[in-house]
Order: sequence, then structure tokens, then C-alpha cells
Amino acid sequence: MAKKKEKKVNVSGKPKHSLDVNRNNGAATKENTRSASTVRRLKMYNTRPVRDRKGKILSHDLQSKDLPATRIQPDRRWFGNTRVVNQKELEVFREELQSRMSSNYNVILREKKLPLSLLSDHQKQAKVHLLDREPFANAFGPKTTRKRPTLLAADYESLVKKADGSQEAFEQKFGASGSSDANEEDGFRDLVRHNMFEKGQSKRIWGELYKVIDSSDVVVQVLDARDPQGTRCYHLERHLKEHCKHKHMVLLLNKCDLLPAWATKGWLRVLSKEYPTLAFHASINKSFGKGSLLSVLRQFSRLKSDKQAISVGFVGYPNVGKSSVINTLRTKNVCKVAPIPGETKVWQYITLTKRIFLIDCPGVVYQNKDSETDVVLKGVVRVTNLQDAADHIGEVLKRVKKEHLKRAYRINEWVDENDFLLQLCKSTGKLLKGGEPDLMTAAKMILHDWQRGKIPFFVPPPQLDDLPEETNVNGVDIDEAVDSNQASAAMKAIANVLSSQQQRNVPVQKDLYDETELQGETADQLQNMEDDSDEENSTSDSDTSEQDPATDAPPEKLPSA
Ligand SMILES: Nc1nc2c(ncn2[C@@H]2O[C@H](COP(=O)(O)OP(=O)(O)OP(=O)(O)O)[C@@H](O)[C@H]2O)c(=O)[nH]1
Repeated sequence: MAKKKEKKVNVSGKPKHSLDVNRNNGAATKENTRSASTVRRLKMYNTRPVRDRKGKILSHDLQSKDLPATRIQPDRRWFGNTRVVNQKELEVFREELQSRMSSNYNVILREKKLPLSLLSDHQKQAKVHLLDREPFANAFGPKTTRKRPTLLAADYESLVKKADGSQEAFEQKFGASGSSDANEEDGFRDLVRHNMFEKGQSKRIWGELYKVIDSSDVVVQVLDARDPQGTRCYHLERHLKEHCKHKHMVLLLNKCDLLPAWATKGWLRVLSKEYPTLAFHASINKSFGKGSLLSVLRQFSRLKSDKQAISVGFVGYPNVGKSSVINTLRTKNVCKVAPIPGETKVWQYITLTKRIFLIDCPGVVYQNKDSETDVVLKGVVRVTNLQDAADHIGEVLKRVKKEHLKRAYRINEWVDENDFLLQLCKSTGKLLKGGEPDLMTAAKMILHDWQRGKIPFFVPPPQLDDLPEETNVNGVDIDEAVDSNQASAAMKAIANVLSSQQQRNVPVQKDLYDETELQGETADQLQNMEDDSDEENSTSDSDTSEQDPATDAPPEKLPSA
């Protein structure tokens, strides 16, 4: 008879059972042994409520002792970080967010915390609700009532014929008025235009621009204060809005010394509606707006406190003064400056402070409907390269007031641009061999003077009677857009800098305009730039903890204007 196998007794006192939480670690290291947490979970499954005969729960380990017996509906949402909102709430949120994001004064700092992809989901997945409008049988079935599209032509030849016919009809209708510039009609002219007037539009230049944008946290668009709208690059603004929402754009009205202060202030008010805008006069010795720009940049660097340093890209039309602005900020000639467009060829990195880097960019022009004369007068092409400089003088005479031309060239009366050029050739001695007037040289002289701001001209700001005196920079909506105190303080500081600059006296080159054009500006309002730049240096941002070579230096002793 086989001996009955004796049951092993655990004499060591150490627990060995597979459902014992306290099994020692030695056992847990073996494969297929349960960890303490697994054991606890398994034990939890075994707990059963105590019920009475009818099945009513009397007690349950997992049931609250205070509440009556309740059953919590199992739902995976209890374990996830999700929330359910109804369509109405979602729509309200979408609209709110859209309005916030379309404003240039709002910043969403923690985009990752918002389900942005979900919010724009409805646009991506917009369905054509065919079946909402008609029953399935009518939409897809044999009874379908939809018509076939009307084709323009049955075959290629009839299509060509039709296109020719419509072109002729168009030419008959608009032939005379369609081409306002008769010069545009011959192909030769187009070829010349292609070579000369497409400066700042090459692939290389746009490549440089995108490099600068990609590397910048703040993009400063430098505009010529004399024609801010004409030197704006709307394409770039759209690109930033659509693809780089986290980058900030600032408009800088440079060369504000070349137009009356009221016009600069008017433009500041108009443009501040869209982007934070500052007036600037670039000059190493007697600048205007340097303190304000530095403060704004420092506030932006605060806003991006998660980064070690911020990069500020300077972009804009050729010859608007991007390099001059950077030199002014550094109080040093670090970038090449020239009175001719296209001086900056490649992007350039410059250190302003430990936390702020500046990037200079070559001038870019977006293809638009500007005529050749517009392009020349915006300073995009080099005057020396022009073959037909005299063609553009008519427009200069139209745009500039007669008194200014009289004063600048000492010519009292003229019939047309040709007469003006003839008189100028005589008075300046610009003659060719045999005493023929050198119209080309005289015309280039005028265009040079125009590009260098020696002939007073500016585009007046639009009348904004409905606008309050103050721009809405003070009303920068920051409370909900930014979610940290530091960021909201930075945004407030920027708004303050902008509004305080608008109240400051903008310097103007005194000999450029007469009193009537300076309209209501009293003599003491026309302070020279010396006072102003000093004031600005002293009022620059209180955040001076950082050593800033550009501003911490004592204000220079300036020559009086
Ligand atoms: N009157 C006046 N002239 C300025 C001002 N800023 C720049 N300029 C002049 O404008 C010309 C062009 O300046 P740059 O700094 O070379 O212009 P840029 O935008 O870098 O030009 P690109 O190299 O073509 O991109 C120079 O002759 C400057 O002296 C200003 O505030 N006032």
C-alpha cells in the first residue's frame, strides 16, 4: 500500500501562498510570480457584497459607509482626462477662440493645453450633406435627378475656338481701357521689366526671408513711414497669421524724420489697430524710438521666458532702413548700410544682449500690380541702372508739391516734365557734347534725391474721425489670452510703451517742411531729436537687470540739430 503523501508544512514562517501580498522579494523576482499589486487587484475581484435574501446589498467593501447603497455606472471616462461638451458649447468656444486668434494683440501661450485640432476638426471633415437634402433614391439611385455638368466644348478644337472667341470679345470690350500703360504692350518692354523691376522677388531672396522667419520669435516689419501701406508685405503677414501663429509681428515706421509729426502719429494710430506699431528714426547719434523698441523687445523676451534667448528678424522692402535700425540698436555699424537698395545680400545674425539676437534680412518685394514708376519711387531698384529715368519724373512732379520742387531745384515755372528736366539741365550744367541737355542724368539726380528723402513727400494717413485719440493698444486683450502673470505683465508693458510713444513728440527734419505743413505743431513741440532720444533712454524699460550694451551706456552727447 502506497504511503500517503505528507502535506508540506511551512515551518519557516515566511508566507508562500500565491495570493499572499507579503511574499518576499526573492520569490517575486522569479518569472510568472505575481507582484504585490497584482495580488491586491485579484483579491479585489473576489470581494463580493453581502446581500440579503432578496439580493439587496447590505454591505460592500468598496461601498461608501456614509452613502446609501448606490451603484456607479462603469464608464471608461472615469479613468481618462476627458470632458464631454455639447455642440452648442463647442460652437461658442470655437467662435471665441477664432476671434482671439484673429487679433494680433492676443497670444495663446499654452496651445498644447487646448484641443486645437479638435476645434478645427469640423472644417476638415465638413461633409456634403447630400442625403439631408434629398432621399437616397433621388441622390444616387436610378431616379437620380442631378444633371450632367455643362461642358464648355465637346473636343479640344472646339474648346480652342471658344477660348479665342471669348478673348476677342474681352479685347473688344476692354481693349482700350484695359492697358492703361501703353508701354506695357510691346514684348520688349516686358523683357526689360523682367530683368530690372523684379528686384527683391527672386527665389534666393525669398529663401533668405523664410530662413529669417523660421529662426525668429519676433518679426519686425520695417516700413517706410512716407508710404507705409505701399511698403507693407501683406503676403508675409498672411503667412505669419496662417502658419506661425506663435510668432509676434511688430511694425516699425522708419524714416519718421522725413514727414510731419501729425502724419506719423496718424499712421501710428491706423496701423496700431492691426499690429503693435512704433515710429523710428534710425541714426547712430540722434535716433528716435530706440528706447521704445528696446523695451518692446525685452518684454517679448520676457514673454518667451522658457527660451534661453529670442531672435528678432528685421524684414521689409529694400532700402527701408532695416540695417540702419539694427545699427541704431547696437549704436555701432554692424550691418552694411547704403542709400541704394539691395545692399544686404544674405541674412546676418547680430547679438544685441545675452537674451536678444537680431537678424538682418535682404529686402523682399511681393509680386503685385505696381507699375514700373511705383517700383522706382518705392526705392526698390537702383537708379543708376535705369535706362529710362526720365519716364518716371512726371509722377514725381505729380506727387511732390510745387513749392518743394521750386525750393529744391530753384525752378519757378514749368510746362511738363520735359520742360522741368530741360531747365534743370541748364541750371546745373548737365550737358552732353555739343551742348545737348543730358536729360537722363538730370532725371537720375531727381530720383536719387527722391530715394534719399531730399524731396519732401509722404502719403497722408487716412482720415479716421471715428477713431478715438488713443489707439487701442491700451485695450490689448490679455486677460484670457495669456495665462500667466508674467506674460500678462509683459503684454501690458508693451501696450504702455506703444501708447507712451504715441504721446511723444516725433522729430522732423526742420528744413524739409514749412510751418503750414507741420499743421498746428508749435515751435516747442518741434523739439530736436537730442532731447527726445535722451528722454527715451531714460524712460526705457525698468527691467534693467540684464546688462544691455545698447542702452546701459550713458546717453551720448549729441550735436544739436
Ligand atoms: N532720413 C532717414 N534715412 C534713413 C533712415 N533709416 C535709414 N535711412 C537711409 O536709408 C538708406 C537705406 O538704409 P539701409 O539700412 O541700407 O536699408 P535696408 O533696408 O537694409 O536696405 P537693403 O539692404 O536693400 O535691404 C540709407 O541711406 C540710410 O541712411 C531714417 O530713419 N531716416
